[in-house]
Amino acid sequence: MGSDGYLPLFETRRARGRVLYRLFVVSVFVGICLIWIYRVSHIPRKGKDGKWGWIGMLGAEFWFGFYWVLTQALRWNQVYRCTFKDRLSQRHEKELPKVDIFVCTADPVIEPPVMVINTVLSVMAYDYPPEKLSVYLSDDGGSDLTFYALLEASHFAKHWLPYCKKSKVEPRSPAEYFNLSDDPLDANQSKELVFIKKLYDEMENRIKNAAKLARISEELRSKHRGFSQWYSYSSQRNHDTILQILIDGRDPNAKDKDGFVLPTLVYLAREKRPQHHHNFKAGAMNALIRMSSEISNGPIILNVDCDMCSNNSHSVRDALCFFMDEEKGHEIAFVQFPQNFKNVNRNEIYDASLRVMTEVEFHGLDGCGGPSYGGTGCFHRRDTLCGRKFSKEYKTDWSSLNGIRRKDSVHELEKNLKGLASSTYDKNTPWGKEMGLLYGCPVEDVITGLSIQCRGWKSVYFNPSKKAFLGIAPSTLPDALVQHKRWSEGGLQILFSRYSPAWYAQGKISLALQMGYCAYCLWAPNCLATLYYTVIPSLYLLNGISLFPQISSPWFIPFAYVISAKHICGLAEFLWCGGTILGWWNSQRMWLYKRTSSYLFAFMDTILKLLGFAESGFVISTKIADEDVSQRYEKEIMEFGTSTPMFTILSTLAMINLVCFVVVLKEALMGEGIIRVYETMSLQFVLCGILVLINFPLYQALFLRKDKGKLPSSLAAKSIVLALLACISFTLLY
Ligand SMILES: O=c1ccn([C@@H]2O[C@H](COP(=O)(O)OP(=O)(O)O[C@H]3O[C@H](CO)[C@@H](O)[C@H](O)[C@H]3O)[C@@H](O)[C@H]2O)c(=O)[nH]1
Ligand SMILES: [Mn+2]
Repeated sequence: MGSDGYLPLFETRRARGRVLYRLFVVSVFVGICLIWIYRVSHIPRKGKDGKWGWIGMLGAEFWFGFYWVLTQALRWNQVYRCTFKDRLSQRHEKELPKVDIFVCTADPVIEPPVMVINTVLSVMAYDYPPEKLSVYLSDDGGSDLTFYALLEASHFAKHWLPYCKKSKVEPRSPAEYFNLSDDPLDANQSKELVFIKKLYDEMENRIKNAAKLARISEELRSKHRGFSQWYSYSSQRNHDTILQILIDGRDPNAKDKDGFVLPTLVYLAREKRPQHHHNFKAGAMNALIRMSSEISNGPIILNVDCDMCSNNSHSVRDALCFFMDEEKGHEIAFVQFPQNFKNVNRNEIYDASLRVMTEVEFHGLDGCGGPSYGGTGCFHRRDTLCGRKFSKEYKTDWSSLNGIRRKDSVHELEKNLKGLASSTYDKNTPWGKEMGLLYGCPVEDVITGLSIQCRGWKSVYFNPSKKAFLGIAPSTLPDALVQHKRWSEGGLQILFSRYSPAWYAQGKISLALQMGYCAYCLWAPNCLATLYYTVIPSLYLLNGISLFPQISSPWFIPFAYVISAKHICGLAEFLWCGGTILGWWNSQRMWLYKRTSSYLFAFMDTILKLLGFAESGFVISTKIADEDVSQRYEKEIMEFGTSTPMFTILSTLAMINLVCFVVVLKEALMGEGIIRVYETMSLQFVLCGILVLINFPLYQALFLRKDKGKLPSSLAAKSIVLALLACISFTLLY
């Protein structure tokens, strides 16, 4: 209970077992220090004995230790939140604020319109007064197909929303619901279900047919004035602003089939011109912020990606429990829900569920000031998103915030507001610098959240057991690696940006939160130490030079302890988050692949950018897959498919380790070698062996598989040549 017998709208609990965990952390840290001491005090004198290799190991282990310390900030003080929605309705039902929901889409091919409108429908159907909800779809693809789908959705909503209300439907994305619904129903209910499902299927067919034709027929065009706006359209990168208010909340005729009000629904494709930078999702969001401020001006903004449909119709109320709490609500700038996915399979070959991040690390961030903004599933205050600084005096009077009511007709409104989404609007304005989402960073979300926290605000991480949002995770290896390249590149750019968590945030956010952000921003540089550790010890092994203490030496103990403690703890954490043992093993492989490819390219690109040689891009993640690709995904077979520079690196690394392992194993089995290997180089041998083991799917893709997802044989040849070159030249050098 809060002070004065006041019942808070939310509660915060600390995780249990913290003391034990902290003791464990201290013991590992002691082990790490011993490793460092060993390295420094045992540097070989001569180059022939592996002096330079040794110094490199010192560097890599120093980095790993330092990075591990940073990641402890994400675990040191985890907190959990719970909300009291009944208290919210009792006290505030009448003064619930308007909520504006932004959905972003950018490409009708890799983000199919049917998926997009399912997301839109799921958020339109929130359990919330519809006159206070407005849904905005930003279409950076400027696609009349997406517009057509949204138009269909606006009709379907008239049936879907009352049906959701009456039958207490969950989840409220129609596709998901029909997928899951096999509950027995009474005759009346099932009749309604059959009817609504038929409506949905017909709509889906019409949209899919239009997509197949890749154009909207004249007949459809003539049915809505909105299509006329495409006459000036020349390409995705070159068109006027297209703004359509499909459902106008002010219109007394905008009712569903049971006569209830519908939420406002708006389509926006901001103006694009080839000569102006459009700043990707950040630009789209800022156009939406401006546009919505003139249409509904809700004080709370929810942002979701087009694949992230709502899975829980009460999430808006959950979020409001934080903002409207009389005691602590005024400090909170945004409430972030976790990113969960509907398509991850049991053992997650691409580690795409972000399990440890959502179940552990974000709770840790929440314990030291609040999570970062994750780009989707996040509720913001409009004010803070627009740059407001925190002050103790700032209290929101919710009852006065009913938003605006304009008098213009829909036509006038559409015409008058277009300028707000023009391609030059934010030139020489604070937009993208101090206002709205920040520009120039591939992870606009993280840097924007950080800048808000640096202005004195807190944020909240809310991870209810019933998932609030479900999206689509990458389902091929190239997709997963490219996504991680964008993320790690963005992170590193933040480190060097104006808002660097290492410098700028000093004194503005807690030290632990600074460390937490740094752990994320330093994803990319991990590539260096990891590359070193996966290549050099194996090459030295091949040459019979030991880089680790002998098994009989007392210095062996800290190595054995740190390595096993770290991995056992990691495995326990993974299982505790609901993963499987095989899933953990797969996540270790992905850890290796991300670090040696995505992070490496991100690292190089960031350096090039700092030197002014390259520009930021945004590769949109694919949200669909071919039939045979999905089949392999279901069977948990890794999908490679093409030969990219990333795969050249991965294959070469795998081949180097295979060569070293096989040669050493052969030597060991043939002569007395086995004792030598066991005594002096067991750790090195184990390391090389594990690398071979973990690369098993890659060898399969190179040599054994026949399907389309395998690696091309040219790559097999190339990687063998490169690996042999590396091994031979290293041996000759010694
Ligand atoms: O020019 C663009 C590019 C992308 N998007 C949208 O941005 C969202 C995220 O793109 P996606 O390709 O799905 O990237 P993810 O890596 O899955 O997204 C995560 O990471 C991004 C930052 O890298 C954040 O913007 C996202 O919110 C976050 O979910 C999608 O809805 C896109 O339609 C745009 O609106 N305009
Ligand atoms: Mn996505």
